[in-house]
Amino acid sequence: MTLKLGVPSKGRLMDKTFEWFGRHGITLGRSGSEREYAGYVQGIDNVELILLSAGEIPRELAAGRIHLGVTGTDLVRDRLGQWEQRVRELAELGFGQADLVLAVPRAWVDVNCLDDLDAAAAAFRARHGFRLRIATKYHRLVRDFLRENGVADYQLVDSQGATEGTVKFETAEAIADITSSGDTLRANHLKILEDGMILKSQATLFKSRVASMEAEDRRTLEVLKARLDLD
Ligand SMILES: Nc1ncnc2c1ncn2[C@@H]1O[C@H](COP(=O)(O)OP(=O)(O)OP(=O)(O)O)[C@@H](O)[C@H]1O
Ligand SMILES: O=P(O)(O)OC[C@H]1O[C@H](OP(=O)(O)OP(=O)(O)O)[C@H](O)[C@@H]1O
Repeated sequence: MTLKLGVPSKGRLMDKTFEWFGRHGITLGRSGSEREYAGYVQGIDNVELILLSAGEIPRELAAGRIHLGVTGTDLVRDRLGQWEQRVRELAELGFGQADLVLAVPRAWVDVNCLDDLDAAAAAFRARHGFRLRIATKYHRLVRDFLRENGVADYQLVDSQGATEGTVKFETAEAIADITSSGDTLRANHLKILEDGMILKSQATLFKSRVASMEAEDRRTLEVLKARLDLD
């Protein structure tokens, strides 16, 4: 048996994850061509690299198909109900930092906080006959956040990318998305609500609580944790 380690298959998260393991003397890499999702591990025995979409890693951990996985805390908390029962955080990796925020058009000068949004949402519904639309791919986190903050008169519309563009294209009035530099929000004439911070996220190494492990896998995990300076 091998210990299966899921890592994002492309982009900044993959590169930085490879670098992070490399700093601990463990070389991860993609084998084959640029487009082939096969990987290799050097510097430790019995660990297998599985290259996956960052968004699918939470589900694979929760299903026990991988033992370990690197992805953003935002994706784990959004994709998995009761995530703490299904995965455990082993280490925050110090990259992939981004904030999940709620933003509205800068032109809405009277809307600066959640209370303002609540009032604007009621007025919007009265005027247009349908609920104010918030575009996001983070359905669970946004719903929970708005419920906890007493905002009810809205509807979520699904947006799997280019979410900030939905306001200009008039498929939503507000958005909830990840921001890092703030450039994309600014370029799309959006502002973050003063109390609109939903979650601070970063890349994290997770362990599945449900994946089955034989004695040899447990030994491999202990070796790996020692190499990574984890307790
Ligand atoms: N601008 C950013 N800066 C830093 N981290 C970011 C940024 N945008 C997204 N992230 C983080 O990167 C991780 C992956 O996000 P992304 O949206 O690229 O994943 P994905 O949609 O699953 O990718 P894929 O296209 O492979 O399915 C998330 O945890 C997210 O918080
Ligand atoms: O605050 P910034 O530094 O501008 O970064 C924020 C942008 O980065 C991410 O998009 P990504 O590039 O992953 O593309 P996506 O829109 O397809 O998700 C995120 O969804 C924002 O759109």
